[in-house]
Amino acid sequence: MNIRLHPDSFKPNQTLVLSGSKSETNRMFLLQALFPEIKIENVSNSDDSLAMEKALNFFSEIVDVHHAGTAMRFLTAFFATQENRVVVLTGSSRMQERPIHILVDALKILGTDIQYLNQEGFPPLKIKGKKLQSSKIAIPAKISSQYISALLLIAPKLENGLSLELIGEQTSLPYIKMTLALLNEIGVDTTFVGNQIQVFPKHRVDPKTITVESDWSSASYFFELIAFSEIGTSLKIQKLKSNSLQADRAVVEIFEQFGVETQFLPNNEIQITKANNQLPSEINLNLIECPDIAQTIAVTCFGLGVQVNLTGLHTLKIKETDRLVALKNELEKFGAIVEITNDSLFLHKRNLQNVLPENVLVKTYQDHRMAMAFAPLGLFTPIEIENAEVVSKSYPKFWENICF
Ligand SMILES: O=C(O)C1=C[C@@H](OP(=O)(O)O)[C@@H](O)[C@H](O)C1
Ligand SMILES: C=C(OP(=O)(O)O)C(=O)O
Repeated sequence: MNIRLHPDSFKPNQTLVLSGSKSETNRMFLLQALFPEIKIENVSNSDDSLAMEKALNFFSEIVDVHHAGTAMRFLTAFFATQENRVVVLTGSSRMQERPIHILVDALKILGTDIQYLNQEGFPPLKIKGKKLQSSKIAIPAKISSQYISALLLIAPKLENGLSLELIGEQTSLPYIKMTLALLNEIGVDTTFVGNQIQVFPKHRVDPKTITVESDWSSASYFFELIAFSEIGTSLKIQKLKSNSLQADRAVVEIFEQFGVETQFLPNNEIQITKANNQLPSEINLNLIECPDIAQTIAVTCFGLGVQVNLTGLHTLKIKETDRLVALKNELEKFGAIVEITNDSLFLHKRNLQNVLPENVLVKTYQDHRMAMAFAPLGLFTPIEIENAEVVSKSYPKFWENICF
């Protein structure tokens, strides 16, 4: 399904209710499988969370998580601890290109039996669950924080807990802190000092209901829409907190530079308003802590004519698609000049006098964030988004929420 957008397609000035954070939800689903005393509210309705929920609740020999990176990584660790169970864990063809050897190597040191069924280092995996014996490992931290979160999530159920040493540069650090914070919320003790993380064992927790905050990554596309709107345009989004655990809460400060003001209202509601048109001519941002908003920011800067140098993007090459290449290809269709390396993107200043081409077909590369990040450009010129249904990976109601 392709979607055509034009300047009158959009619905600003509304109050939005987003579904729960997919990162928090997938952590909580796993923790609930380990500690059934826990209840969860405001769970994500994303495909990735449905895949996680299904994998944990239906007893199947072959588990297919499709495109869900967190589900793939978290379930690898989970099934490794399920004694007397053998599971083949697989995913989409793209998932079979996303590396997992760092996590598998760590689990093997802890005592797991895991085999690669196809290409060494990549899913699908055959996992024979075992009682894991060791409790101390070192793990490279630069490739994906999801490997670390996966180990931390199963750690309280290991006999002696887990002591983890993070080696090298730490990527997507707020996601590791989110995992530890959620463990703490359910009553598991942890410490994180320097590059050493310790999770203490816990065999039962007190019954507790955890309410998942709504998804800041989903909110980021509305920050972009407001940045492109006339001064005074505003919208409200419910169930978002200032003291969020989510990396992409960073949009609040980043979008101030694009004239978008955020007010935190009582009842965990935010109001975002286009307050001014005072734009920087260029900005530099290191997104190593919040890689999922790279596409939102790159397209926002293009739309506003701001030159931008984005760094810390080395993880983008192994996400749903190679997001650096995808961004360059699609922005260039609109006349942008984009230079990429393995970990950065430089977008040259655009002359706002040059009119944007009409009816560009934006490819989405099976990547939800390509569709959602390019959509607001339709406020400036008619565009068409290819395979628009990809948004369901994280935000099934995106089109319903953003368009009339
Ligand atoms: O733990 C998580 O929930 C996530 C961690 C990040 O991945 P990396 O650590 O691989 O960058 C992020 O990009 C992903 O969307 C969700
Ligand atoms: C990278 C993402 O997800 P995952 O790695 O969990 O597939 C994302 O949602 O942008």
